[in-house]
Amino acid sequence: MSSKAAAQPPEISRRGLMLVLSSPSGAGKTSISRRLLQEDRRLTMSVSVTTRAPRSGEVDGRDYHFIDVPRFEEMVEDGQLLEHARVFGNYYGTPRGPVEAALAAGNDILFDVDWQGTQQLNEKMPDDVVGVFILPPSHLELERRLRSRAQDSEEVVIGRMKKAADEMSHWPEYDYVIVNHDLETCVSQVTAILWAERLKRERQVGVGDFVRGLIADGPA
Ligand SMILES: Nc1ncnc2c1ncn2[C@@H]1O[C@H](COP(=O)(O)OP(=O)(O)OP(=O)(O)O)[C@@H](O)[C@H]1O
Ligand SMILES: Nc1nc2c(ncn2[C@@H]2O[C@H](COP(=O)(O)O)[C@@H](O)[C@H]2O)c(=O)[nH]1
Repeated sequence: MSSKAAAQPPEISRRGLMLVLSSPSGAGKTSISRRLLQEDRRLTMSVSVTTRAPRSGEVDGRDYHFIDVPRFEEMVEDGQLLEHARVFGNYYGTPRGPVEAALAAGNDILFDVDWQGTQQLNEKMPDDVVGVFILPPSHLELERRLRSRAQDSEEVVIGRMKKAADEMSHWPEYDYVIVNHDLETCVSQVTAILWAERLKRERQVGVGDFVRGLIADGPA
């Protein structure tokens, strides 16, 4: 065997996980998600449907599937959404098909959903969900970030700030809590969580076979 082949890590089959990020609006979920997706090829984003209008620069199918209310209601009726909620006056939901396909393929999926969505995902797939709650460093900084994004009207920013306390009151429902003070640090911390959760014994469904092989290969 060449030394290159010997250096390959063993493939141990694994069940995918659902990494769920929630926070008050503007604390940094989208920024963190983009970085995680750039750095980790086994992570895919769950692209939600929403009835909200696209922000400038948002791309249909990448950031969201932008749909109208009748289509949203049809998807709910048909059971096409794994979870759904009304947030800031608009409807949002997670399409079921891509999530089930990714999990079956042993891939991990990243979700940017509010506390209502997290509760529903936890009820349906409690063993697969890893919940991470992102807090802003301060109320003032949250407001500064919402404004500096410069993509929402003053009315929308005020509405989102009013709901921040309500969203933050759900932090005890999550497995991990991180303060997004510095984006780099925060991305490293979420990455550490992702790896620790991937390596959990119960998710490494192929580890039994791997160990049996190791034992069989050893001296009698
Ligand atoms: N650690 C950070 N330091 C400074 N600015 C940050 C940090 N993290 C994110 N931001 C900025 O804050 C703004 C809001 O971030 P982002 O859009 O990622 O928040 P969000 O939680 O996804 O919001 P929403 O729930 O409304 O979608 C953006 O302009 C982003 O660049
Ligand atoms: N329950 C769900 N919440 C979702 C989903 N997609 C996004 N969201 C949450 O909505 C707010 C606002 O998002 P924005 O893009 O309009 O700023 C934010 O808290 C998201 O986490 C979803 O599919 N289900």
